[in-house]
Amino acid sequence: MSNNMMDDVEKILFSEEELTARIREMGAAITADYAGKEILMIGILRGAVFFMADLARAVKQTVAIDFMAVSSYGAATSSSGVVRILKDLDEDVANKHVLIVEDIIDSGLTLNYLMENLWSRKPASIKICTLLNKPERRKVEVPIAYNGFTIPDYFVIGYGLDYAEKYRNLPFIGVLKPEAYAG
Ligand SMILES: O=P(O)(O)OC[C@H]1O[C@H](OP(=O)(O)OP(=O)(O)O)[C@H](O)[C@@H]1O
Ligand code: HPA
Ligand SMILES: [Mg+2]
Repeated sequence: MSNNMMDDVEKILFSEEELTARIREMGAAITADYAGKEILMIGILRGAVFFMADLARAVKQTVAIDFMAVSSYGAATSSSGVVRILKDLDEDVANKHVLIVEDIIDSGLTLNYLMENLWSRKPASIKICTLLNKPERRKVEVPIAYNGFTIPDYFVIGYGLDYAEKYRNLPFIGVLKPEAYAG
C-alpha cells in the first residue's frame, strides 16, 4: 500500500476473501427468507456503505436501498449513548419490509434507537443485518436476524469501519494497534 495505513494494523481478522464468502452466504439466506417480498435495505451511514454494496449484489431479487445517518461515535472509540438523526430516509417505509444494514453492533445503542424510531413509521417488518457483532460491549439487547461474524472486544477498522475517519478503505477487517489511537 502506498501510504502507512498498514502500519497501524495489529492483525487481520477477516481477509477480503473471507468477507466475500460470508457475504455471499448472507445474501443467499436473505434471498431465501424474503422470497416474494420486496426488500428495502436501509444502510446506516457511513460505515455500512461497503458492506451494503456487496450484500445487495449477493441478494438475487429486487432490493430498494436508502440511507440514514445518525451521530453516536464521532472521533471516540466508545459510544456517547446519545443518538441524533443527521440524515433521514428519502423513502416512506410504511408497509415495506425493512432490512437495516449495519457494519457493527457494539453497545447496541444506535440500533436500539433506530428500531424504535423506524417501528413508529409502520413498516410491514424490520430485521437487522450486521456484518460484525461485538456482544461483550452490549448495553441494550437488539434482535439480530443476520450476523456475519461475532468478534471479541477489539476496536476494528477497515471495510467501512473507521477510527477518526481513517482506514475505511482497507479491503479487510483488521484490529487497530492501541498506539494508533493513543497518540
Ligand atoms: O452499537 P453501537 O455502540 O451504537 O455502535 C455501532 C455504531 O457505531 C458505528 O458508527 P459511527 O457512529 O462510528 O459512524 P460511522 O459509521 O460514520 O463511522 C457503527 O457503524 C454503528 O453504526
Ligand atoms: O470496533 C469498532 N470500530 C469502528 N467503529 C466502531 N463503532 C463501534 N465499534 C466500532
Ligand atoms: Mg465510526
